[in-house]
Amino acid sequence: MGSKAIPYYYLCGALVALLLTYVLPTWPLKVVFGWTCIALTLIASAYWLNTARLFRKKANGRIPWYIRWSLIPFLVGVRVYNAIARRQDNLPAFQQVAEGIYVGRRLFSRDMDTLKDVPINAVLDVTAEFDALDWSAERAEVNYLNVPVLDHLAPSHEQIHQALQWIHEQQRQGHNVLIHCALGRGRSVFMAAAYLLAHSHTKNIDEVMDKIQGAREVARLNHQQKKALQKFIDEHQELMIKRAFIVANPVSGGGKWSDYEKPLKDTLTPYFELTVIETTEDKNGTECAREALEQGAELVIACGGDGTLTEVARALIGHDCKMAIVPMGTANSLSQVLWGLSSKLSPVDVACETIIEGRCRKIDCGWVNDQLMLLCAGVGFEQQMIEQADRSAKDKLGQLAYIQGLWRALSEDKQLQLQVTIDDGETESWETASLIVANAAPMTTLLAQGDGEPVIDDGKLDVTWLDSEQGESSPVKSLIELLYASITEDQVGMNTHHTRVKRIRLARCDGEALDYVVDGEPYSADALDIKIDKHALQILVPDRIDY
Ligand SMILES: Nc1ncnc2c1ncn2[C@@H]1O[C@H](COP(=O)(O)OP(=O)(O)OP(=O)(O)O)[C@@H](O)[C@H]1O
Repeated sequence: MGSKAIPYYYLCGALVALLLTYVLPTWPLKVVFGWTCIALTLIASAYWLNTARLFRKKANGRIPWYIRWSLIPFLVGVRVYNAIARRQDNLPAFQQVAEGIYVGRRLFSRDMDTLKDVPINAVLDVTAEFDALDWSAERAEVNYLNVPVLDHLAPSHEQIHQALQWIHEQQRQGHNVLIHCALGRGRSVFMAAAYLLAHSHTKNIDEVMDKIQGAREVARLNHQQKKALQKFIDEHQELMIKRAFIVANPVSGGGKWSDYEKPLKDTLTPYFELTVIETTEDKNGTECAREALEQGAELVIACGGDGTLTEVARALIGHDCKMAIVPMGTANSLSQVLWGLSSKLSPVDVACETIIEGRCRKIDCGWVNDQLMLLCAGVGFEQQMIEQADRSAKDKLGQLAYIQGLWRALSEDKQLQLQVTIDDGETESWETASLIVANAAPMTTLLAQGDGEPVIDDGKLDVTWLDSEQGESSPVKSLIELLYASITEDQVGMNTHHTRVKRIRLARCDGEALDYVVDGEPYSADALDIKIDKHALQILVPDRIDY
């Protein structure tokens, strides 16, 4: 039966009843058919207006007595029809269609034992025309919600929203949810399909219907319901659960993952189907993120220090997959650049908000030889500082390990003789104790602040290096100068120098291997070729940066 024709069928029924009221000779029959005519006219108008409010079903699932009496000829008719249909279906009252989700027909007292056996702790009733079970009389601890929908019709978008949110909340509380309509064929199937579509990576109605029909073979959606469901999916993409992969480094920041995992999962689960992949000593963030891409990831949430974030980004460049970050390291420079102060105060909250909102920014990436650099590469002080702040020092001292490392490097004040080639220029010999090539660096990375904070999406690399002038106070003077530059965003140029480039090549003048760091991790190479790759990475960011 086409659902658009339903009001006409009821109207025809009402006209026939009206005719019989006229032609039948006895008053009792006239009253019965007159009543039927009024009830069917009311039902026809409810279908015309697509409103189930006619039944005035209350929050506890009861239909007021005056409505029941007014519509009694209709209600008797549907009860008889339903009883016959139930007998034909010859199915259990409900069946499981997904983890914690059941679909079934209208419930009776005789179903209580089965409900308690599962146990079903939440019932979503999508009928308008039937009273719900009296849960207190049945002594059942059941959360109940009625979202009244007329038979053969589709719920409104508000009703779907309401139902999906309610089901989700019940699931979050660990409840098994039964969605039922009159026969467990259409309306309940619609809601279950909407929920499954919203909470899985497939957006294909047929695929979800196959799954439901596999459990309950009478499950069907008419053409109108299918169309309505498709429209809902198309118009409410934000409600649809996306698939997201979390790549987490369990040792970052001295093992912050063990504290962050639960709140992160609890907040994101309503919006994402989450898969967690943890890094190991033998499997770094790049390999984990590649594994996620192979499984069709559209979003990878990198949880770790800057080293882990860079490893994850390495796999995502060149793919249409976004990256989100959860800063869990010791310094967390990237989140400081992209989020500001809030990265330090409430990292999990800001991360979750940012991930849910989904605001994307394209940022530049640097390449050091064939190694990805999100923040900066450094030789001299930066490299010596990182070398000193090894895993055990970071675990013991946290961010102080870097300060201690920097202090030692400054005290030693070792000069490097470098061969430097900027863009397509001539190769020059420079003497310096510190040279940093930065794509991005927060204020706290003082050695990279030659002209204030580098801009992460300007398509340029900021090169800051210190003067070769020797003397005890020289490194300290340079740091003061850089601090001034980072605050005023103005180059001072006395003990420190700055330039913006697209490419820079570095090597030691004595031909020895050059020790360097990229994004806080130490390496060594004969020569460095550092280039910028404009807007190469899509990363989720908060709508504003808190300073
Ligand atoms: N399961 C693991 N066990 C031991 N080491 C690991 C494991 N997973 C990753 N690593 C190592 O962790 C390092 C990256 O750490 P990451 O930068 O994320 O955190 P951090 O060092 O605490 O923070 P920061 O970079 O801010 O100092 C890499 O050297 C990597 O080899």
